Amino acid sequence: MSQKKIDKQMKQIEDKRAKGRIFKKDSSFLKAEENVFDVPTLKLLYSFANKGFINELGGSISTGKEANVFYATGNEGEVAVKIYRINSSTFKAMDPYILKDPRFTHIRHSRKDIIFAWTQKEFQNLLRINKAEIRAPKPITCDRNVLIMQFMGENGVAYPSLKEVKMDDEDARVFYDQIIENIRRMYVRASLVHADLSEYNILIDIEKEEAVIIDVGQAVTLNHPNAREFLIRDIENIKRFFKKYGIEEGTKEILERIKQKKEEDTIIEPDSEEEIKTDKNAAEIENSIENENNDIKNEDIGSENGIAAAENEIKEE
Ligand SMILES: Nc1ncnc2c1ncn2[C@@H]1O[C@H](COP(=O)(O)OP(=O)(O)OP(=O)(O)O)[C@@H](O)[C@H]1O
Repeated sequence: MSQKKIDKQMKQIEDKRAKGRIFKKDSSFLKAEENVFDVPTLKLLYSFANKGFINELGGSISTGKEANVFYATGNEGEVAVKIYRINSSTFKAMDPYILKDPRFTHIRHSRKDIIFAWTQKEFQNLLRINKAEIRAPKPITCDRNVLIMQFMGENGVAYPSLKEVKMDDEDARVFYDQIIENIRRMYVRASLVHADLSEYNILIDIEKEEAVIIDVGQAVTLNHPNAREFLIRDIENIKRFFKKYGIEEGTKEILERIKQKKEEDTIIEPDSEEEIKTDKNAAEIENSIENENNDIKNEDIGSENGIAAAENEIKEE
C-alpha cells in the first residue's frame, strides 16, 4: 500500500477518534456499563487492577452480541478487555461450538459454566494461534467472564476491520493470500478452525500491511464433528468478500492450499502446558460455581433439542 494511501486511512481513523466515536462516554457507553458491570465482574476488574493488568479502564470499543470490549492501559501497555455478559441473550448460540469440543466435554451446561468456559476457550485459542505465528492479539490473562488481551491498534485507536479498509485489487490480493495462509497455519499448525471468519473479524494493520485475526472464542479443534463444515463456511465468507476485487478461487483449490503442510511448519502439540492449565482452570471454575450464590438460575441449555436446533440453523444459513 502506498504511503499516500496509508496517510489517508490514518487520517480517517484519527477523524473518527476526534469525533469521539471511539472514546466518548455517551449513552451507549452507559448502557454498555449497565449490562456488563455486575458486582462479580466489578470485583474481578478490581482484582485485575490490583495485579497491574489494568491501570485505567477507558471507553467502550464495541458492544457485540455476547460481549463488550473496552480499551484499557495496564502494565503490559494498551490492552483490550473483553467482558462476556452473563445475561447475554444470545449465549445459546455458543452451544454447538463448545459442547462438542473434546476439550470442554466435562463442563456442566449452565449459562455461567458455558460463558466461563467460552472465555477460557478464547484465551486458549489465542495462545495457540499466536504460537502458530498468526498475527492476533496476545492473550494476557483471563478469569470467569473477562479476557484481557493485547490491544490491536495504536494510541487508543483500534485497527480498522477488513470491511472498513479501502483497497485496490493489488492490495486485496496481498490480504487475500495472507488470510488464506493464516487459515492454513491455524489448520495445520494449531489444529484449529476459526468458525466465524469474515471481513468483520479481521483487522488490518495498515502500516505493516498485515491482517490480524480476532474473535476466536468459537474456534474449534479439528476433531470437532462440525470442523469441516465451519472451515468451508469460513472459506465461503472470504471468497464472497474478495470476489469484488476480481479474486475467484475454487473452494476445492483453497481447501487443498489450507491442508498443505510446509517444511517450516511446527505442529503445536494439543497437550501443551497451556491447555492442561486451561482444563484445570475450567475444572476449578466448575468447582467454584458449586459454592457460589445461585444468583442466576441454571438453565439446562445442553439438551439434545437445543443442539439440533442450533445445527439446523447453521445448515440453513
Ligand atoms: N484485541 C483487540 N484490539 C483492538 N480492538 C479489538 C480487540 N478485540 C476486539 N476489538 C474490537 O472490538 C470489536 C468486537 O470484538 P469481538 O468480535 O472479539 O467481539 P464480539 O462480542 O464477538 O463481537 P460481535 O458480536 O460483533 O461478533 C472488534 O470488531 C474490534 O473492533
